[in-house]
Amino acid sequence: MEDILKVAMPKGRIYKQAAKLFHKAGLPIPEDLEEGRRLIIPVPEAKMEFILAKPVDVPTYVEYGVADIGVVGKDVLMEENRSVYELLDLGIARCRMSVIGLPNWEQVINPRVATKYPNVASQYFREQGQQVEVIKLNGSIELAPLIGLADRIVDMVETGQTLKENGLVEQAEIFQITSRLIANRVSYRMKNEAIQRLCDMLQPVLPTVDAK
Ligand SMILES: Nc1ncnc2c1ncn2[C@@H]1O[C@H](COP(=O)(O)OP(=O)(O)OP(=O)(O)O)[C@@H](O)[C@H]1O
Ligand SMILES: O=P(O)(O)OC[C@H]1O[C@H](OP(=O)(O)OP(=O)(O)O)[C@H](O)[C@@H]1O
Repeated sequence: MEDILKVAMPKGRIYKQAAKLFHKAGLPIPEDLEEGRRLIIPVPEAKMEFILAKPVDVPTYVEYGVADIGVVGKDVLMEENRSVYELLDLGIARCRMSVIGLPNWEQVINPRVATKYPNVASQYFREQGQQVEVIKLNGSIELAPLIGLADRIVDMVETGQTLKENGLVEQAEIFQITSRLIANRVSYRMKNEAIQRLCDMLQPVLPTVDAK
């Protein structure tokens, strides 16, 4: 069991893109989970086991060592601030973290900011020297300024479609997001050869900077 490399893979929108990369690298994991409910996918021929996790939980599994490595968005890494190594920028699931509001937004004292990323938002406004009240939500963040819950939001933007359809505008970009390969600190030493081999297999199939 010890020489099996355990990989935490996010279910949801990253899975397909990450699985495509692993496939291109020669690792035969299912490219699509479709309706399957299986949470552990062994790939004995590659001495690997894929654990399907909720994206936000991936750094937790990796920090605690129940997964040796994992695939996770930079947004989650910044928010969770777990003690893990970041090994590779996989260049997939590209989007950005931004401050968003209504077009006619006016400066108010101590504005309310709704977000799924309270740590990221608090740190950003602290660095800007702006006092804000952060409200944690779990989804449909764009609703908050429309229904008067918050003055602004901190959320991800990819195509800009969600903003457009809800009459919102991007006010500032906080950082660019792509998915990263992360590793448990102990596994990185104990299973270094296997982890290094995986990185070497992935490296040539990563999207080029232009295509990212
Ligand atoms: N619109 C987007 N475009 C590109 N990448 C995105 C987009 N939204 C999210 N991501 C990236 O994909 C990751 C996972 O997103 P996903 O929506 O699958 O997770 P989630 O919202 O945590 O899922 P869940 O529905 O299980 O709560 C995010 O952490 C981010 O890195
Ligand atoms: O710029 P776009 O291409 O429109 O993508 C951005 C949207 O995608 C994400 O939402 P998601 O689909 O994960 O839904 P939720 O967070 O509201 O649950 C993000 O929170 C934005 O709402």
